[in-house]
Amino acid sequence: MEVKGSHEDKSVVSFHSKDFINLQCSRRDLTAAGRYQYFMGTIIDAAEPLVMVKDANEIFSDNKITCIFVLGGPGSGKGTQCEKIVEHFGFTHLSTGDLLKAEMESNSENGTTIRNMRKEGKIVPSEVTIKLLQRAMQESGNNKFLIDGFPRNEENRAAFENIMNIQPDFVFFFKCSEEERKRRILNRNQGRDDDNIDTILKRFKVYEESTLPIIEYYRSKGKICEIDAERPVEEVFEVIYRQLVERMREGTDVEVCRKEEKAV
Ligand SMILES: Nc1ncnc2c1ncn2[C@@H]1O[C@H](COP(=O)(O)OP(=O)(O)O)[C@@H](O)[C@H]1O
Ligand SMILES: O=c1ccn([C@@H]2O[C@H](COP(=O)(O)OP(=O)(O)O)[C@@H](O)[C@H]2O)c(=O)[nH]1
Repeated sequence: MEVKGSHEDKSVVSFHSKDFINLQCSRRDLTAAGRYQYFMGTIIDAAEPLVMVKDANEIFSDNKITCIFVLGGPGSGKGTQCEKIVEHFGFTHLSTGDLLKAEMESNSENGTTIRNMRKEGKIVPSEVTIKLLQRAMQESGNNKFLIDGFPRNEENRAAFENIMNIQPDFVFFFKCSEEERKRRILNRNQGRDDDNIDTILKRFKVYEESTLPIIEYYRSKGKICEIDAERPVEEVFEVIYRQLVERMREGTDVEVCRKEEKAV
C-alpha cells in the first residue's frame, strides 16, 4: 500500500506485516485528518493496532545517552509498565529499588545500611545508589535507559546530574491515588520485606515529602509526561506507548512491526 500527499515533509515508514507497507505522505495532509500520528518525523496510522519497535537503536540516536526517568508513588505500576516498554522498545530497564535489593542480598558492605533504610522506607544515600546505577549502565552495553524509581529526592537528583552528567530526556510521572496504590501493594504478593502496612505508610510519606518536589522540579523544566496510572495495565500502556512514539526524535526508514507479530 502506498499513500501519497504533497512533497512537503516527505517521510517513509515501513511496517512489518504480512506485506510491507510504505507510506509516503505529508505531515499536513495526513495529520489533518486526525487519524495519523507522527513517529520520529514519520507518519503512522493512529487507528492501527499498537506496533512494536524492534530495537531502541532504530529510533534513538546512537551517539548519545537516552535517559527516561519513571517516577510515581510506590505501587503506581512503574515496574509493570517498564517491563512492557522494554518488550516493545528495547530500552535497558534499571530499577534502583531492585538494584539496591540485590546489593542488600549480596551481603556487601552496604547491605546493612540498605536493609535498615528499606525497613523505614527511607532513601538510601545517593553515592550507594549511583554507584549501582553506574555499574549497571556500563554493563548493559546499551545507551538507552529507563530509570525506574529514581531520583527520589533533591540529593539524588543533584548527585545524578553532577556525577553522571546526564539529564533525563523526559520524565514519566505515574499519577495514582494512595488508596489504589495501597491496595495494589498489599496484593503484590512478591514476598517483599517492605510490603507491610507499617513500611508502606512510611514509604508513602517519604514519597510525598521528598519525591513529589522532584516531580514539580521537572514539571517546571517542562520535562514531565503525566500518565493516569489508575487505569488498567493495558490502557496505561497504550497511553505510554503513544507518548513515547510522539516524543521520538526525527528519523528515517524506521522499521516497526505489528504487535500481533511479536511472537514471531
Ligand atoms: N494499572 C494497574 N492496575 C492494577 N494493578 C496494577 C496496575 N499496574 C500494576 N499493578 C499491580 O500493582 C502492583 C504494584 O505494581 P508495580 O509495577 O510493582 O509498582 P511500582 O513499581 O510502582 O511499585 C503489582 O502487583 C502489579 O501487578
Ligand atoms: O532509588 C532508590 C530506590 C529505592 N530505595 C529504597 O528501596 C525501597 C523500595 O523501593 P522500590 O522502588 O523497590 O519500591 P516502591 O517504593 O516503588 O514500591 C524504598 O522504600 C527505599 O527504601 C532507595 O532508597 N532509593
